[in-house]
Order: sequence, then structure tokens, then C-alpha cells
Amino acid sequence: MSYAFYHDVIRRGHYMWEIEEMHRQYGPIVRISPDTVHVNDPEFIDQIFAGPGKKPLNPFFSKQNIRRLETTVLEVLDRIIQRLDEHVIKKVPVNLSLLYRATTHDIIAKYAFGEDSVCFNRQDLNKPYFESYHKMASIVKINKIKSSTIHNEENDLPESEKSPARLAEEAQNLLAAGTDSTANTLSAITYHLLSNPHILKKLRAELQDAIPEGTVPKISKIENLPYLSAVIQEGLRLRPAVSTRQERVSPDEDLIYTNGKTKMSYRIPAGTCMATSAVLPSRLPEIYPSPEEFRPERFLENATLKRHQLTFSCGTRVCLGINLAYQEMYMILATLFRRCDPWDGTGDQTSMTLELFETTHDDIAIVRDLVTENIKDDSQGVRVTMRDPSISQVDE
Ligand code: HEM
Repeated sequence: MSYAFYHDVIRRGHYMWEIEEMHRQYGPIVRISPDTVHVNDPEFIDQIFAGPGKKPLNPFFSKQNIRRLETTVLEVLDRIIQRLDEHVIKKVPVNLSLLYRATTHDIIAKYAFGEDSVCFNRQDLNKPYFESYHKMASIVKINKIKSSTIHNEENDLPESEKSPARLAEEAQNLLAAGTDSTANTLSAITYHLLSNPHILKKLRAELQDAIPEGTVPKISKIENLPYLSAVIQEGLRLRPAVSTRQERVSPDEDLIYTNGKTKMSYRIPAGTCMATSAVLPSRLPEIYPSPEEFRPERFLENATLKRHQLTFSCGTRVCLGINLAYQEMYMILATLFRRCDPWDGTGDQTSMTLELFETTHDDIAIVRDLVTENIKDDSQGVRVTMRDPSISQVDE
């Protein structure tokens, strides 16, 4: 049995931590299997991942096309607000992780397949569906996909590539890639904001200035807000959603890696597989002091940090949904935290408040790498108690 198989499969997604330990002992470049070298130096990662991004679905997910999706996002945000109000009235905690999944799912389902409010039309927000991932295929109506925007955007594909089976697979991939990823990062950011009221206070001040009227914001009003942007980058750093080892090969040229500290150089022969997981460079203490700490300011103090993030990958395999993911994160966070203060326990607050409910850091901490990062198996997600002095509550 190979070492990688043992830690990846038998120990369920633990090889990432073993690799991190190897880097601690042996430096930024280590061999992790007979034919794969793992790299944990952002300078060299930039070199390996360089390259143009081009893929068939790109126009469909371009920034311009995603902008047209704003109305859909705004509609879903209205549904979120309704749900939150219902929870306030009933005095029951809200599972924000589930709510975020329902949100990201419904947005991608609407955009890509014309499906309306698959999750929000259900009282349980389709919780059983998220719990049993394998049922995903059943939610996708193949005929709808055939007439969807994806299909229209792929007119230049050969007929064989437009078969129902191929489209269903594509649909399944998009739903899988576009739902949990953004939702997990949002859950982590929410946890950190509510655990750090001083950070949330700064964010709220910025949002109040940008959106004085307090309505659900247009993306153009918020996408350049410095503190909100830093909060999102810090969330992506700590919870990068996709933890898989991203692999690249330099087919023709040998690469030379020079360790910045020791000045030792290594020749990596052409054809060698080079891998890196976005989780590891994001935790390097020499680049991110106190890496476990949620500190958005680090992105304001050092504008080059964002360049080092491998969260959405880059080059030829850059995340297809990057524009959608950013639009969702900006709009959801701005909507929620423009409205809600952290609960201060006094009972004197005049705005809607949020307080973590039976949620600890373990509910957002990455435990394993199963292509996407996973938290502990028995986590209930990030849950909050909401209070709003302007809404009368009823006992359940
Ligand atoms: C915080 C949110 C997200 C993160 C961090 C993220 C990250 C990534 C990363 C790192 C990859 C490359 C994986 C590799 O090289 O093996 C990737 C690929 C991909 N992502 Fe995302 N993603 C996010 C949200 C989304 C969304 C909203 C969509 C919507 C459709 C999406 C669709 C895709 C697709 C289709 C691919 C495969 C691209 C390809 O292989 O050509 N992602 N994502």
C-alpha cells in the first residue's frame, strides 16, 4: 500500500496534514509519491501555475454574464430575509450553513438550468438533499438543461458533446462545484465575524456608509469596499473550499527551483507532476503571521498578499465560477451584516442581532481533504440565534 493511499484513503483525507509536516521538516519542496513533487512556496507556485485560462464554458461565467445574474441573486436574497424573519418570529435558531447552501444552490440552479427556488420552495431548505449528496443527479432535469443557457453558450460544441448524458454530467459538476464551495467559505466568514465583534463593527461601519438606505445592495455599490474585500480574502484564505492537490506538469522544460532561504537550487525534470493544495500556502506563518487568526487587516496592510492566494487556482485550470462566487459572497455578506449587529447581551440593541448558537471553531475548522475541505463529520454547521426588537415573537 502506498504512503499516499494510506493517508488519503484509509485515513480519509489526512495526507494534506502529513505533507504540511514534511514541509516543516524538509522545506518548501518535497516528494510526496514516486512521481509527484509537492511545492509550498508561493513564489514558485506562481511560476508553476502561470498560463492562460481558456475553457468552453468561460463566456457563460464571464463577469459580464454574471452581472446579468444580479436580479436572480437579489431575488434569492429576499427569500433569505424572509426566512430569517420567520426564525426571529418563531424564536428558533437559524442554521446559516444550510441557508447558505440553499442560496448558492438555487442561484446556480436558476442560472445554469432555469430551475426556480429548488431549495427555498421547501420548508426544510432541501436539507435531506444536502445530506445525501448522491441524490444530486435526480434534481437535474435533463430536458431543462438542454434548453438552458449553458447549452446556448456551447453552440460551437459538436453534437456528440451535447448528449443528455454529457449535459447531465456537466450539470452535476456545476451544482457540486458551485454549491458547497462558496457556502462553506461564507459559513467560516460568518463564524469569524460573530466571534470577533470588533471586526464586525468595522465591517458594519463600512457597510452603513456604503448602503445608508439599508436595502439589499447592488454589487456595483459594494464590490470595491476595502474592508469587505479584505474580510472575504481572509475567509478564502482560512477556508479555501477546494483542498485537493492541484497538479501541473511542465511537459517540455525542466524547471529550476531556488529556495529563497537556503539558496539551494533543485532541477525538476520535464514531465514531473508538481502539486500543491491551496490550504497549505495559505497557512505559512512567514507570509501570514499567526496564520490561524482571522485578521482581514493583513490584506489591507500588504496588497501583494492576494496575489499569493491559490484559492481559485490560476492559469489554465482557474475556477470557472470565480466571478459568481465573488458576486455571491459580496452580496450575501453585505445584506446580512448591513442588517445585523452581534448580540451584546444587554437586550438594549435596536437593530436585528445575531449570536452564535452551539457553534464552536470546530464547526468550521478543516479536518480533512476529500477534494473539497471537510469539517468534522458530526458538525451541525454554523447556527445563530436572531433577535429583532421590531418583530414580535411567538413561542413555538
Ligand atoms: C469560494 C468558492 C469557490 C472556490 C474556492 C473554488 C475553487 C476552485 C478551484 C481551486 C478549482 C480548480 C481545481 C483543480 O485545479 O483541480 C475550481 C474549479 C472549478 N470550479 Fe470553483 N470554486 C468556488 C466556487 C465555484 C462556483 C460558484 C462555481 C460555479 C459554477 C465553480 C465551478 C468550478 C468548476 C466548473 C471548476 C472546474 C474547472 C475545470 O476543471 O476546468 N466554482 N474551483
